[in-house]
Amino acid sequence: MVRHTAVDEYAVDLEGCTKQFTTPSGDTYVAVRDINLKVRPGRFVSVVGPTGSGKSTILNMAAGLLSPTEGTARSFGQQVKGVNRRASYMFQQDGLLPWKTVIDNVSLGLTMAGVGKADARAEAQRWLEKVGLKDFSDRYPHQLSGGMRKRTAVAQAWIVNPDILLMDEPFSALDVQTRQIMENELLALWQESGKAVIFITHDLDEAIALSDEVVILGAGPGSTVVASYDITLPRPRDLLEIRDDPQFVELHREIWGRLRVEVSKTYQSSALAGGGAE
Ligand SMILES: Nc1ncnc2c1ncn2[C@@H]1O[C@H](COP(=O)(O)OP(=O)(O)OP(=O)(O)O)[C@@H](O)[C@H]1O
Repeated sequence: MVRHTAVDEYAVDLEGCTKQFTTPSGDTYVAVRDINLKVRPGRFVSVVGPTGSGKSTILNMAAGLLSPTEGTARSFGQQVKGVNRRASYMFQQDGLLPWKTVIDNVSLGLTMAGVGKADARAEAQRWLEKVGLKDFSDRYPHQLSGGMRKRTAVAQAWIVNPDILLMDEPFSALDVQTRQIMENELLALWQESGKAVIFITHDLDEAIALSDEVVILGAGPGSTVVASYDITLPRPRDLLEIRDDPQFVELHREIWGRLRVEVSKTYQSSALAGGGAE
C-alpha cells in the first residue's frame, strides 16, 4: 500500500459528515449532522458529549464501520471505504478471544497480517513486557483482572503499529485507581509514537488530562460539533497529579460550562419524553 506522509495530511478528516439511521419503526433518525473533525498525525483528540449525541457514530465513521449518509470521511487523504486499515479500534468491552491465551490474543493481528507464528509470538512477548504482563502470556482472559485485560487489549491494538487509534471509552469499566494508571501508561506509549488518537469518553476530567484537543458534541438528534478547546497543559503529564493543577481546574470549569448546557438539553428532552436521565 502506498503511504502518504505529507505533513499537511490529516490522519482523520470528517468533512460535512451526516449520519442517519432507519429506526426499527421505519422512521429516519439523524444521529449526527454536518460533522467536521480533523485530526493530524500525532494529535490526541477527545470527543465528549451527552449520551446519545453520536460519539460512537463519529468513531465508527472514522473506522469505516459506518459510512456517512452525506459528507466524506478521509484518512491520510484517501476516502475511507470499508474498514480503515490505518486504524486500530479499542472498545469499552475488550475483544479478547476467551479460548486463546494472552500471547495468542496479542499476536493474532500479526498472524492475520501474514507474519509467521514464531515472529508474531516474539513480538507479542515484547509487547507484553511493555505493558507489564510478561509473566502472564500463557493465561487465558478469564484468569486476568480488569486492568490486565485492558493491558492485553492495549498490546493487541498497538502491536499492528496503526497510524490511528480509535478508542471508545476504553477504560470506563475500570476502578478509578486502575483507570488512572492505565491512562498514564497510554500516554507514555503514545507520547513519542506519532499516532493520532480519537478518544471517546463521558469523563471530562479524563478528556482534558489526556488530550491536545477536546471536542464537544451537542445534544441530539442531529448533533454537531458545538465547541472545541485546545488543551495546552505541558507534556509529559502525570495523570495522578494533573487534576490539582490550577490550569487544569480552569480548563475544566470553562469546558464543563459549555458541556453542561448540552447535557441539560438532553436531560430535558428525555424527561419530556418520559424517559428521565440515565
Ligand atoms: N444502528 C442504529 N440504528 C438506529 N439508531 C442508531 C443506530 N446506531 C446509533 N443510533 C442512534 O444514534 C444516536 C447516537 O448514537 P451513538 O451511540 O453514536 O451515541 P453516543 O454519544 O456514543 O452515546 P453514549 O454516550 O450513550 O454511548 C443515538 O440516539 C442512537 O440511538
